[in-house]
Amino acid sequence: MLELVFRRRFAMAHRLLSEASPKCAVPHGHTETVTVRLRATRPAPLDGAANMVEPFERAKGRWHRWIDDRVDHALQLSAADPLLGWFRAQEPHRLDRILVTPGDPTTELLCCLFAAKLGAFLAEDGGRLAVVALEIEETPTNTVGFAGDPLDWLPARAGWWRRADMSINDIVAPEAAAA
Ligand SMILES: Nc1nc2c(c(=O)[nH]1)N=C([C@H](O)[C@H](O)COP(=O)(O)OP(=O)(O)OP(=O)(O)O)CN2
Repeated sequence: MLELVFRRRFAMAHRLLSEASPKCAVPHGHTETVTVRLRATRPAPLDGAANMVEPFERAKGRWHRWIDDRVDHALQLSAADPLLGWFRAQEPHRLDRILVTPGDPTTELLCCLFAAKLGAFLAEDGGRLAVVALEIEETPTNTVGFAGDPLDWLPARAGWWRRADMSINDIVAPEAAAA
C-alpha cells in the first residue's frame, strides 16, 4: 500500500491545568512537528503515466496552510482556562490566535483534534485521501502517535475540529477565521 507522508513544524505555547503535571501549569512553549500519513480511499495501481496517488501540492496544501496560518504561534488553552476570559476582556483581537481545546491541551488531545481537522479537509476536498496516522513530536524526547477514528476519542459535541474551515476555536466566526 502506498502512503503519502507529510511533515510540518510549528511553534506553540500551552499550559496544562490538571495536577497530573504541575510544572506544566505555567505557560510554556515548544517547537513541535506534526507528521501525517495519508492513503487513497480507493487505492489503484500506478497508471504508468502520472504515477501519483495524488499531487503532493493538492494533498497537503490546505493542511499546511492551516498549520502555518493558524496553528503556528498560537496559544493553546483549555476551554476552562481562566486566561481565556482575560483575552476576551483585554485583547479580544488576539482570540483568533488562541486554539481552544476541550480539556487540557495535551499532545494526546492535539493528535486527535488535528486528525479530525485533517479528516474534515480531506472529506471536503473530495474524499480521495484519508488519514491513516498522525504523530506529534512535542519535544525531541516526547512523541505521541494516533491511528483510528479521532471522533471516537473526542467529545461528541460539534467543535472547530470537525469543520473544514480555518478555525482553531469556536469563539471567532468561521468566516473571519477563513480569511
Ligand atoms: N501524557 C502527557 N504528559 C505530558 C504532556 C503531554 O502532552 N502528555 N505534556 C507535558 C508538558 O508539555 C511538558 O512541557 C513536557 O514534559 P516533560 O517531558 O517533562 O518535558 P522535558 O522537556 O523537561 O522532558 P525531558 O525528557 O526530561 O527533557 C508534560 N507531560
